Amino acid sequence: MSWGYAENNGPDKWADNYPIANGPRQSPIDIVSGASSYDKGLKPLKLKYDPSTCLEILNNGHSFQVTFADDTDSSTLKDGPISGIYRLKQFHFHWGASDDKGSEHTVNGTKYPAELHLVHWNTKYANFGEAASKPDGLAVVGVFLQIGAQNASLQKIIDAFTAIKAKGQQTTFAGFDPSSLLPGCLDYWTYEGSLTTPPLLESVTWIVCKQPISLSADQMAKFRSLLFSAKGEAECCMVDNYRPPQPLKGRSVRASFQ
Ligand SMILES: CC[C@H](C)CCC(=O)Nc1ccc(S(N)(=O)=O)cc1
Ligand SMILES: [Zn+2]
Repeated sequence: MSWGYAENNGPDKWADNYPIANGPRQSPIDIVSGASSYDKGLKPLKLKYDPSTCLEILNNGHSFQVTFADDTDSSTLKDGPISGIYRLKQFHFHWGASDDKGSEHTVNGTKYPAELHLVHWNTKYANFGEAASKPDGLAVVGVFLQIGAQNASLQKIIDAFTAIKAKGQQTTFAGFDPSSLLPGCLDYWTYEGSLTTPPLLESVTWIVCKQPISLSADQMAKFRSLLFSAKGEAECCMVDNYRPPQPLKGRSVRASFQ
């Protein structure tokens, strides 16, 4: 049986098939703001996204993701804590069954209702798959979601949900600008970590934005209407698709702000 978020295949069971689950640089973590150290050498994030590289939206049975053409340097992440050019591959979310949980990273123990991950790979490697196996191969920008004002940009994504309700469904999704999902302030924390789902590869430079973005309670409810299950299977709502915080194991968390 493959991994998931249920009692019998969830985060507490992942180490059975993926022993790296107990590794030295696992993600997510609880970010203790008072323990993070301001690093004046950290540059501002340089995100440049081209909406024409947006290809499709799909339900992969763990989350939904929007995938991008990554054969050119049209949509990239530079500067911040990284060196070189990282290309945007996809973005996806993690969320809870209720507003009191759902994010993977937490801040001083606080859980947000959801978390956005913008996944980029280091162009010093040939492709995403190769980069994913290197300690400096990936950079993921995390953005917290909080319940508040309606989010017009997220609404475009939500409008596609009927087409990807079940696992394995996908549809064309063009012209979306991921910059519209970024908070106004790009202050961030950064640390060395991993993918937060199997294969849990320890190849991610995490860049977690301090400022959340907002969405309405109705919009958040629409996330919870997606299914983990495929068409024809017993319906299982896609909720609580988050891994809880993992041991820091001596890692330091740097802040780009004072
Ligand atoms: C080699 C292929 C690749 C590992 C498998 C497909 C993939 O992209 N996985 C992935 C991506 C991002 C995250 S997260 N949640 O942003 O840490 C978790 C898992
Ligand atoms: Zn993720």
